[in-house]
Amino acid sequence: MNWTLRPYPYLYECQRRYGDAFTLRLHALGDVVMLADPRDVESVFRMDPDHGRTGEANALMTPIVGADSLFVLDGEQHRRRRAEMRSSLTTRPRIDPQAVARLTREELPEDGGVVEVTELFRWLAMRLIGYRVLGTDDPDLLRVFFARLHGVTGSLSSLAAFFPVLQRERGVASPGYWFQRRIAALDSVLSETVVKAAQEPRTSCVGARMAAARGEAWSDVRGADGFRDDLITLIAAGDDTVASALSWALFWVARTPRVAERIINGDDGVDRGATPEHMAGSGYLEAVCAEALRITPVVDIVSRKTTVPVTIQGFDIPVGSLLSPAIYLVHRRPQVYDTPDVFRPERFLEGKFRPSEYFPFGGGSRRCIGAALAIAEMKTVLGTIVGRYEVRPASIADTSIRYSRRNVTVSPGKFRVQLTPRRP
Ligand code: HEM
Repeated sequence: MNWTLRPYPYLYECQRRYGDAFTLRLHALGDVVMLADPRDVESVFRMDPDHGRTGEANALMTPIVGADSLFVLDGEQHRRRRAEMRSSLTTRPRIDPQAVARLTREELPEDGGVVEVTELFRWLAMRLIGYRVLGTDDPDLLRVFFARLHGVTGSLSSLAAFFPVLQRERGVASPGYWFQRRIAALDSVLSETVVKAAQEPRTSCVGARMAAARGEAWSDVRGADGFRDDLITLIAAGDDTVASALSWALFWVARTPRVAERIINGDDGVDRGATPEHMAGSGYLEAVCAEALRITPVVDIVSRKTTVPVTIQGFDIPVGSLLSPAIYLVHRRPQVYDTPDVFRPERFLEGKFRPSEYFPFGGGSRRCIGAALAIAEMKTVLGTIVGRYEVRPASIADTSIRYSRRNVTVSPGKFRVQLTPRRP
């Protein structure tokens, strides 16, 4: 319960009490061995993927993302599917900076004002991933689609996701019956959305690229058949993660005027006149995003399920355990980061960190395939906002750090900023 309600403070308390490797017994997941020492993290990321299986560790997601989802595959099937999806995501143009900047501007009040940030980014992230993966920016279409998606990933259903017995269908009165109905409703709206979106194909659309790779034209696609698990996987992977990451980034920028000042007036500053392409290429904005993902990573752990006995820090870890590099604990390690609790993007300009010291996107053969896309989008969104407005916390209460778990991500609790338009 603590891990769900107070994710980061709780992990930190456990580390102080038990050291850099400790086991949490979580009802739905079993024994989870949390690892906070980069040397152990490195050994997990270097493990033979068949000895530390990620697909099996993610098995709870199967009813939502489907049995063919990259998240739940292992072995050869995973390697093949990953290569296919990766090339659809990374082919250039990776993002369409003009479209990202336009969608961002559309969500902002022209004359400024007080804005609640987590809701703002929740919706913007849906529009961004809908545009990128399905190729549509029709808000009505996306509202219906995401209402259904969040119907299965959201509060009641995530209970079902965590307690597989609740997913089983046992007559109309059972939670499983309603869970399966929601999945069917999601699939049908996905098909409708694909058909409508395909009427106006866009070159940066990942769905269209996946269809082309299989020799099909997106405009001829008559639904989500054959693409269902891939599309749901990409959308689910890039929705809450990007929303939470943007929320944290703006939280830190609003609290740290010096950083906003450098975003605008630094060497590669992004004032009102900067183009979205310039923002997507800015080195300082990149450091700002990296630092936000360091100090408040949006995913707290990644997991590998052991199929062979392993020894970590002298402890024998039995087969079937989850080995979980704890991103937050490593990112706040004073042995790696000086003043780890201070938001200081410059640390990413001054030096490099090893993949076992900095891994907001996980690592090894399962590292996030949307990382470059996510960072490019974050830079363009932040640059568009900070270039147009001075951003300050709306009140003292909006400066305090509160964590809120949203499905698999950790987001800030609701907070507001005051946006004051910059003079042209
Ligand atoms: C700031 C935003 C994001 C963060 C922090 C993030 C983080 C992560 C993490 C921690 C993992 C697990 C890696 C591991 O097990 O080692 C992951 C996997 C994945 N992510 Fe992301 N992600 C983000 C955005 C995206 C986006 C935008 C997409 C695609 C559109 C995406 C697609 C995926 C996929 C498909 C996987 C599974 C990879 C595999 O199992 O081989 N992510 N992500």
